[in-house]
Amino acid sequence: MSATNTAVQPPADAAAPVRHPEAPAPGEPVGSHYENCFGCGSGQPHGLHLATRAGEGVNVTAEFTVRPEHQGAPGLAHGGILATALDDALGSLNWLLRTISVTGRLETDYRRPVPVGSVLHIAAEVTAVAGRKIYATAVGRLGGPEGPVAVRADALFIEVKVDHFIENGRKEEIQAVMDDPDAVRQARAFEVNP
Ligand SMILES: CCCCCCCCCCCCCCCC(=O)SCCNC(=O)CCNC(=O)[C@H](O)C(C)(C)COP(=O)(O)OP(=O)(O)OC[C@H]1O[C@@H](n2cnc3c(N)ncnc32)[C@H](O)[C@@H]1OP(=O)(O)O
Repeated sequence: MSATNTAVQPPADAAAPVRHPEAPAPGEPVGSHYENCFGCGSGQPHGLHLATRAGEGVNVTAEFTVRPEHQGAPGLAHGGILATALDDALGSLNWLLRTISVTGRLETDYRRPVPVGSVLHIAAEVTAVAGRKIYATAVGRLGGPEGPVAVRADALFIEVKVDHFIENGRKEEIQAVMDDPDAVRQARAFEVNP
């Protein structure tokens, strides 16, 4: 990583994000990018099983139900788990931009404890784009989508190619994904972004 500008706030000359014409329609579920993802995959028994839907702009909403396996302090969600929930919702914004990007920086503010059994209502949106850098923000509320803020984050995602995963992931899991031609085709299609 070169360290020229690693801020999570966009520079003044950043562009407004554009919703991709092939993005999921508003209200449509944004499917999991990988069934073994700890954030959104169905294949992780202790995972967060985040249910994410596309918004009308370059934004998503998601719900995360905190279970006993997500505790840090007794009866409360672990802060790293809450950061994971926001990170995963932010990662879903890839489907709105139709870009593949990974988290470079995630700055999280914890405002209220989140009890086990509660539902965290997450809203995430892209705020700006500058070259490969995608600036985004997320907030998690308790009691409903308009409830009090429990946790929020600003993030900088960096656009990557599919090769980022192929070259860096453990061979077993990469091979399993590569054996599914639909998964590879879908991922490669994101590289052709008009
Ligand atoms: C067949 C298989 C299909 C699989 C299809 C799956 C697709 C589905 C993917 C969705 C996934 C989402 C899931 C949830 C979100 C995660 O959890 S993502 C996982 C956590 N994140 C990571 O692992 C990223 C690790 N970091 C890296 O790999 C590298 O540092 C990066 C981010 C790719 C950047 O490296 P690079 O491409 O060499 O870029 P580099 O030239 O160093 O930097 C470019 C610019 O970004 C800035 N920058 C770079 N890194 C950082 C940083 N960490 N902080 C701040 N600024 C940074 C640089 O300063 C530079 O700025 P300028 O000089 O242009 O001003």
